[in-house]
Amino acid sequence: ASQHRLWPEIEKTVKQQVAMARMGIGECGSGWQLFAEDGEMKMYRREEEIDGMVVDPLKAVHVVKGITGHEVCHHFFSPQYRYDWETTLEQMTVLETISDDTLLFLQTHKRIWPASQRDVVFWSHIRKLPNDQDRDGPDIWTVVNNSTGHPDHPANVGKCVRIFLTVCLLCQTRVNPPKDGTPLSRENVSCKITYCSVVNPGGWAPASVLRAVYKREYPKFLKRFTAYVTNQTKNKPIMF
Ligand SMILES: O=S(=O)(CCO)c1ccc(-c2ccc(C3CCCC3)c([C@@H]3C[C@@H]3c3ccccn3)c2)cc1
Repeated sequence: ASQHRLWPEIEKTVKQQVAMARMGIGECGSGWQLFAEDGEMKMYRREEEIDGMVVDPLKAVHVVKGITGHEVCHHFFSPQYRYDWETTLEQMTVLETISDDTLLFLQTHKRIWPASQRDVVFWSHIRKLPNDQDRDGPDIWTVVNNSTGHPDHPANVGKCVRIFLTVCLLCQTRVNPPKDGTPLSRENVSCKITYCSVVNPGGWAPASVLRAVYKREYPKFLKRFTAYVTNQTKNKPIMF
């Protein structure tokens, strides 16, 4: 994969996005507002517009018991699960398998009235990172999705408006070993999830409509996705 044309961009974007995801909300600059909270899940957004289009950056933090960072990233990255958890997905195509840890996707998302239908072309890269805080702690896993062009799928040719996005899912596994030396089980693991996303809707859509969509869809997405991973892994050996 290191010789692929996208490799330099992937390296740079992954490093940038991981650094941002690891910063706490306080360090991430001002202007973050908590807009949704549900148990351990907290969702923040910043109100930002580019040429009058809403591109509100989103940062969500969540802690889920019983699953690991590798399991969360594996189910987010792998195409075979996506229709099960991505409710706004209409069509997903793997345009290119760049390597076993890097795929190129074309996705069309369901039309959200009154906005016109959207599509997106993005590369997706999964990576294990050394846990530099705690040397013998479990590794950190991440998936970064970033829009890119594709010669066979130019933007805004068909009925769909092309959106642009950068997404980073960063997962840190926590292990609390059982006192009595019994073997590790799912009660002893949890995962701290940080999900960052910036979605540029491409063409114009009313700010009020987009903000309502984000407010509704993002909490739903993260809750549904993490519940899906919990269900998929509950009777399986732990994947560290
Ligand atoms: O994390 S991913 O890479 C997972 C792979 O699928 C990803 C996340 C979100 C999107 C996305 C694409 C379009 C739209 C809108 C914009 C104008 C009209 C449609 C939305 C709106 C925000 C709502 C939304 C939020 C969260 C989840 C799904 N829907 C989101 C795409 C990919």
